[in-house]
Amino acid sequence: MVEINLDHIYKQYVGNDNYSVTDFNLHIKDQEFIVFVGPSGCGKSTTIRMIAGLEDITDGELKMDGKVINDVAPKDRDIAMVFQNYALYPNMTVYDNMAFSLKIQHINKAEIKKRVDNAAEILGLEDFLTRKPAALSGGQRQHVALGRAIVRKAKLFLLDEPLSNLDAKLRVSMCAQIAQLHQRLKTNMIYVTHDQVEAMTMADRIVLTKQGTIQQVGTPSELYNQPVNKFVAGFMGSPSMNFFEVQLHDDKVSTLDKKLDVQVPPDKLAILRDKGYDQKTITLGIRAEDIHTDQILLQKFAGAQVNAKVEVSELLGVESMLYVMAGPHEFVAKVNAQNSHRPDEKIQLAFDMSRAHFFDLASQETIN
Ligand SMILES: Nc1ncnc2c1ncn2[C@@H]1O[C@H](COP(=O)(O)OP(=O)(O)OP(=O)(O)O)[C@@H](O)[C@H]1O
Repeated sequence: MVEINLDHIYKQYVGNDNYSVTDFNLHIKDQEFIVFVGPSGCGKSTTIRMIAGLEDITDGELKMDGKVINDVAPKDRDIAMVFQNYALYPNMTVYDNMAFSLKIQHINKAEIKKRVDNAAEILGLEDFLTRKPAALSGGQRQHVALGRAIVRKAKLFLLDEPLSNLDAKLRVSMCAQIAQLHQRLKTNMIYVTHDQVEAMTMADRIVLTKQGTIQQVGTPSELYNQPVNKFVAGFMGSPSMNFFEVQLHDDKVSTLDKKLDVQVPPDKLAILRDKGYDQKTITLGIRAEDIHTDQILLQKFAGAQVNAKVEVSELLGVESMLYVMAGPHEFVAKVNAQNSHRPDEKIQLAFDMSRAHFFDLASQETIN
């Protein structure tokens, strides 16, 4: 059983006026697959490197099973790390790359062989054990890097953007393999990525960070469906959520030019009024998949219809991505590909306002 606690962790690099990580609090439960995600420079690598012991912690406590490990040397932390650039030893065979850390620990040869063979079997590397890294594909090299972590039987795996050197197709299959590996090994894993799709598909819980500060911690569905603020709403999901500055009046929200003038369902209206937003300007957020062009749905959501002009239509397969303009307001709808539309065509769309999100204009926090 392994539990990891990050309590009020701060990081300030020498010579850097700003904190790279600010008041980072997280309790990682046994066997959890945690994904750190966020834009470049938000402090993901810094945090994972502090957990590995490769960076000092400026303030706060890092605990493993209740014991503070801030000053424990990296080699004594029972943590295995897999890097983006694989960091394999080029002159060693695959077998020796995987065996290296065990040899240093003076583990006996028979045990080393057992562990390396086991890792090779898990990762499908049995036929490559005598090769050097240069004679492997990118995916195979990443498997060796994972194998080195597996043989150590570490309590915690840290994976820092391990797939970013691989092509898109290989990334998808490696994602699935890493998720399976997690099931099989039953260890804690922390996985760093800037790709929200990877985060959504792999994580038990996602930690979304912006400029060194956690924005939200939760399951993929929580971050997608109940974002705490506009940043989380916009970061999770592809394409990004559509946002409009609107005013609340009567039972509607409208843009100033009334190009968008849609009814708000009673439950959401009650919350907005209760919180004092009547006649105030707020941000409306709606995802592309909650905007429709089907006749039946246009009727169903008759109070939330919008007239727009098609700019671009992208066929994705069963769905199309429609980039449209309602006056000066640009937004995107993901619609059934059978409803084909051409550029410059004038169309009607309907917002499913039961799926709409509202954000305070100043704080950008979700109104709920
Ligand atoms: N050695 C360093 N000295 C000073 N500042 C640093 C150092 N390493 C990182 N930083 C700063 O700390 C902040 C967080 O960097 P970090 O590499 O942790 O971000 P990241 O989220 O992992 O980014 P990326 O996705 O681009 O790898 C950045 O502003 C970066 O410039």
